[in-house]
Amino acid sequence: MTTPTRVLVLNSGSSSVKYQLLDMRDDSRLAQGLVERIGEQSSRLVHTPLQGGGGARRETTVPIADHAAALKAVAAELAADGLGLDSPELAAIGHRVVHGGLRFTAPTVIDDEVLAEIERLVPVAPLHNPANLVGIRTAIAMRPDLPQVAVFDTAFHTTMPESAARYAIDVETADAHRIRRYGFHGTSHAYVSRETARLLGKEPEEVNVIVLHLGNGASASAVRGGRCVDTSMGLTPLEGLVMGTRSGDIDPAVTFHLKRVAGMDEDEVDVLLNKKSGLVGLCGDNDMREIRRRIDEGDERAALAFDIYVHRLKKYIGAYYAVLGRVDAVAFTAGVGENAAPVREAAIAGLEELGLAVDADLNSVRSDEARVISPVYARVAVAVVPTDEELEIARQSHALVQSITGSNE
Ligand SMILES: Nc1ncnc2c1ncn2[C@@H]1O[C@H](COP(=O)(O)OP(=O)(O)O)[C@@H](O)[C@H]1O
Ligand SMILES: CC(=O)OP(=O)(O)O
Ligand SMILES: [Mg+2]
Repeated sequence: MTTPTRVLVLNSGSSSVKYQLLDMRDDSRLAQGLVERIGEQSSRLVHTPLQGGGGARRETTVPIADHAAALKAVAAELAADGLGLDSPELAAIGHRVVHGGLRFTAPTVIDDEVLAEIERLVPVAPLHNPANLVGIRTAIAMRPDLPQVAVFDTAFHTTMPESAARYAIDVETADAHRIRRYGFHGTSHAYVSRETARLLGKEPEEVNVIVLHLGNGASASAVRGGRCVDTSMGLTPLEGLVMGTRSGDIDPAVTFHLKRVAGMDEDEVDVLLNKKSGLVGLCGDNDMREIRRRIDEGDERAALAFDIYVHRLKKYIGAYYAVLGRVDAVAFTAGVGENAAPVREAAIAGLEELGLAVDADLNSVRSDEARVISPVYARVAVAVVPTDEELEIARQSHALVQSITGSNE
């Protein structure tokens, strides 16, 4: 019997599931897709078959009630291409899990005990871990015989020194409740920092990189010689940069004020800061494309939201420059980082004294390839480096399964 070489990757977000099926012999993609707006009347499933030159992209808009239903719809799409979950060629299913706490520092084969620990961490990743768990449980029900691997967003950040990971609060209280900075998007920060080194023709150990992962959730990290030394998200994915719907950094006393003076309860404050803040709270839109369109039409609220977003980003670039001491590259990634040239331009503007600059022509190029956008004279490279969390999850899941089965293929 031939050794199975395929890995299905599931990235279950709060209201979406992204998936990819890969063949690990050459990292090629056989299919990929996305289910959006889960729980709404008009959920959308986009499925793209990619094997043998690829087929036409299929798009369906139907109500999909929850993540379990989403996964069943994904399985049906894959089966229609002869790539169903019953395939003997599947070696593993890899799952993105956002919070791994202190315990999970590496990819892990999921069993009941691992599931229980991911469940225990729900209060510190309320938007993410519940969706991850449904994805895992549904996949186990479909293929109980397959290794199901969890790849944690927090894992890459476990190298942070205590000086960066600890909050300056009472140590006993912090330790009793495991309150510390964990950081997220680690799979992306790991992948992008390595790809940035490659773009510069260097080994990861040789370079210091500031990675700016700007998606709906957004985070920055300082990576020294391939190891994370600081990152902007904390106990939960709420700290740090201004995001699509999350506030990022805020004086914690704002929460006392909201309760004592504005009369909100705990859950209302949680919803305000996680879902009604960030860009959406500032101007009503969380999509950077829409915000740019409004700015072009002279909308002042959209312009202010953009300025607040960029101001925070610039502060983190400066902070991580200081943390690293020497910086070889600043890498922009994820939906906003890869696509929004005005964000890149504004975030780097005025930092010439730090050796940072953006070339307007290079910055305006649209491409799926990693590329340098700084002028040749600049001391520090500024780059756009597309992330690929799914490929990284597939590689890590496959490597773990191989190490367990002792297979060499
Ligand atoms: N062409 C574009 N121009 C500007 N912003 C874009 C563009 N495409 C996507 N985005 C931004 O990227 C965001 C989604 O990023 P993504 O990394 O896919 O997020 P997530 O993985 O958190 O869902 C959108 O909300 C939007 O703000
Ligand atoms: C951790 C996190 O914020 O993830 P996402 O960007 O997918 O919401
Ligand atoms: Mg993302």
